[in-house]
Amino acid sequence: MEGGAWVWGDEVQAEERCGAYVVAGLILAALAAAAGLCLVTLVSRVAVGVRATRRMRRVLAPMPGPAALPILGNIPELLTSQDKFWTKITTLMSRYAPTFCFWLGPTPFVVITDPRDYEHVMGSARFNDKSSWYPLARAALGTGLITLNGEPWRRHRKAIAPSLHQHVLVQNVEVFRRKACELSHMLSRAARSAETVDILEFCNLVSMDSVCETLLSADLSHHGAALGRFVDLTTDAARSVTTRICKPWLLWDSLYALTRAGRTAARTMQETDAFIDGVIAKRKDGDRKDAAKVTKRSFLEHALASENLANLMTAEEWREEAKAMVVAGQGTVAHCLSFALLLLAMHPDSQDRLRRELEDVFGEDPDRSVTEHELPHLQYTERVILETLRLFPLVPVFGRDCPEDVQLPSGHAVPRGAHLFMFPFHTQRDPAWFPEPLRFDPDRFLPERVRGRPPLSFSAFSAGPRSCIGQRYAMMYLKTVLATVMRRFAVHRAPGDVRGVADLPIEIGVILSLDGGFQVRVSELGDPPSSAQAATRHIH
Ligand code: HEM
Repeated sequence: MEGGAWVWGDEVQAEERCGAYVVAGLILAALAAAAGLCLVTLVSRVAVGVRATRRMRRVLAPMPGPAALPILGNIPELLTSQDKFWTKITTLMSRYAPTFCFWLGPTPFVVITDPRDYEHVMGSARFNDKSSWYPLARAALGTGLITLNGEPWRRHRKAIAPSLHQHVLVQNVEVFRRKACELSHMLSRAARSAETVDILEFCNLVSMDSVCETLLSADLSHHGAALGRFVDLTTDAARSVTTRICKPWLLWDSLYALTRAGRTAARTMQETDAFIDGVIAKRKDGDRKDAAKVTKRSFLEHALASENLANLMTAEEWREEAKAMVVAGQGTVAHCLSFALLLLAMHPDSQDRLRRELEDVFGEDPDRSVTEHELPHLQYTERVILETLRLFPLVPVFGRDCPEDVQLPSGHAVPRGAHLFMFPFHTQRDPAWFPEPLRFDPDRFLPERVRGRPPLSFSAFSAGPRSCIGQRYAMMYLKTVLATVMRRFAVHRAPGDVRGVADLPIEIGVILSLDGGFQVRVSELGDPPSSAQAATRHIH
């Protein structure tokens, strides 16, 4: 019995061992098969990638551009610090424009500057998808219209566009006028102190206040610290985008998240979300004190009031869009206003002419309120804004994916898979379309002179299906604010500042800005100018 039990036990053990071997063998075989499959997939992917890259190289061979290394492309020569980034771009432009190509690893970037090529690309729904580099900008702009593609973009644009129609927007003019009066208070203090001020700081606060009220129905005019913090957050987020472009290894999300910059960016994002949530909640809770002052329906209220529009997006999507709209709207109008005031300070003749137009339209009373009825008559004011955006297009470059092989009107072939980058900053300073391009001359936008140029020689708001959805909003805001403040104040260069347009040191983040800020002096009209202000009048 014992011997039999032993034999039986032995057999069982042997069988178990055998079973374990079979299972282990099967697992090993499965692992080997999986590894083999991965290898085959990897090899075939690499092969497809290599074939595609070879093909793109063949098609792009005739195009000018810096010589690219086999695997890295032009990465080594493009590596630079953040403060030299713009110089690097302009050096490339001056060497290779109008059309050229550079390579980041196996990916070609084709830079175009010919307005006829712009029409071909921006005018066509086939090129609707933003370059796959745009998600980088999500750190600054959230997941909104600017960075979305495909079906979500179409659905969001359909939901949002009606709330930015002219008949809705005119309700904002009264808000813009009130905010312009707040800017006047700030300018009045600056005039009394006779100090040089960075006008962007004022414009940032007032524009943030304006967009929060008109887009979200939140009156934050008495919450200066919160407004200031939000401006700082959006500025930091925008900076983080260029940091990553200048250090390409940080483009890898998981690696970036581990760095101090990545952790700061994540905290910034959380704080921005909390700010927007707070603003929306404040409105929902019906904060009586603030709500009482809000007489018109905001963009968000207008959209959510219509069931058809509201249902096009989820609550989360509306929140993201609200954030993206506030960020896109605030930074752009604040910078445009600051550039315009600086350029007017540098060009006293244009400033006088603008003021004469304001007197013609509003009469001599500097306190007469701006309403939507005067805005269409502010033609010179409008030309000043457009000429400001010609010299300083706030989005100096924008990109699209190239979904198919294309022959551009300028004669260049671009293969499927390339990234197409348009560069209005260059086009809008091209003497072919704008003789003496660095001269500030608002009359370039007189209708008869516009007719003589290709339509997209000016494209500061982009064009076609993906053009700026906030263009009308921006123009109304800028005209209302300029018409309010320029009837009471004059702006002057900082003492000793003799820089021309070409000398202004550009700083590039998500939008174009100036290194060192927008330094001007302000005086109240009717006050005798200080000696420094009188001196600046004679520079030109
Ligand atoms: C002077 C002021 C402004 C300028 C120069 C400007 C310029 C632009 C440009 C060039 C684009 C296209 C960007 C690209 O293709 O990558 C754009 C898109 C956009 N802008 Fe503006 N913008 C201004 C003001 C505003 C305002 C006030 C708002 C919101 C109220 C706004 C919201 C948007 C949105 C949501 C998009 C994305 C549209 C889409 O892709 O469907 N912008 N803007």
